[in-house]
Amino acid sequence: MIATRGVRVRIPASTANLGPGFDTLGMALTLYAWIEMKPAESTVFHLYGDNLDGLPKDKSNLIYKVAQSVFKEAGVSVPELEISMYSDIPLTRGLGSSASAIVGALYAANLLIGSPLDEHKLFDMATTLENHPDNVGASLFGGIITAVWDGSHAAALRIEPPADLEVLVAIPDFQLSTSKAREILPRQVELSDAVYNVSRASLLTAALASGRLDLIKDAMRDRLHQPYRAALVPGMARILDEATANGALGTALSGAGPTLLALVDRRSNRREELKQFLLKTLGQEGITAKTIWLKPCTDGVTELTMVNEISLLDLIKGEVKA
Ligand SMILES: Nc1ncnc2c1ncn2[C@@H]1O[C@H](COP(=O)(O)OP(=O)(O)OP(=O)(O)O)[C@@H](O)[C@H]1O
Ligand SMILES: N[C@@H](CCO)C(=O)O
Repeated sequence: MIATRGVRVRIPASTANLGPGFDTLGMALTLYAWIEMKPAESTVFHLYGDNLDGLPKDKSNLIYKVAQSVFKEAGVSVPELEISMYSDIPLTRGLGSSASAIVGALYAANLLIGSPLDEHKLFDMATTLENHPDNVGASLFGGIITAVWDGSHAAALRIEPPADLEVLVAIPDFQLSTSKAREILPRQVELSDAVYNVSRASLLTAALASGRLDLIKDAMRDRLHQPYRAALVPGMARILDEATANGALGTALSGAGPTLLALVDRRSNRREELKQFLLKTLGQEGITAKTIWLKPCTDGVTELTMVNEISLLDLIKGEVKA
């Protein structure tokens, strides 16, 4: 049955490629986007906030297209939609904006028609659209995700994030699309580099699963993508080398960049020092950046109650975002 009053969902941002986990390890973050979807007489979009500037407001929008793929899969027709969205997730910065849009659209569209598709189907559809399972897995299931993808089927295990883990992101003031950051990668890698990453990805996964924050420093290194992408983010190489000496448990390029992410022990008294180190190092390369303290988000995409006639915009204006 179609929910004529519409549905509203909240989707967490995500970091992909956590450390050595290129295309496989992801983590949901406490930074969100909200999508509301209703059947309508003709399709209309309300995109709120600076982070959605420039996105199409017609049927070419990703959210609309993804919703239609759900209806097609379920054999239901809902051709016209009223879609509202607000997002705190910056576009094209490595914090999973496209994955959050895809997961939010899949989840909302499925709810709208009574949830005929299960979460495994939604995960496969999301990964087909995004091409890698780590961002979408994190936004769908929350927590830390270790995921694999064979081209048609995705499988994932969710790990509960360690309670003392905090995340500092430094978001440079320029965009870097995943496609551009992927073009720069080699088609083949040395066996020694593959071993370097497999061993560290295994150690990082086990360390996170058992709360061993002390092992993150050795585990959180990569030779599959970061060395090649360093040229696209000036200051990144130094941050990856020196952040642990400045208060981080480990650092990585978040997703395809340009955001840099540091894992931090929330009990650390060096948090301000680390933040200043990131800003100063990027600043020395002429890059302005914004830092945000985040936590791993334990919830994946979540349905929110539609409160009477309170619109998404009313919620945002009232800063009642949960
Ligand atoms: N709400 C949205 N509506 C429509 N399109 C969107 C939306 N959010 C993201 N996109 C599309 O996704 C693109 C960004 O995807 P891209 O993979 O390059 O970066 P990202 O997802 O922010 O970062 P990463 O994948 O590295 O974590 C945008 O340029 C836009 O085309
Ligand atoms: N695993 C992807 C993340 C961005 O979606 C990449 O690094 O290209």
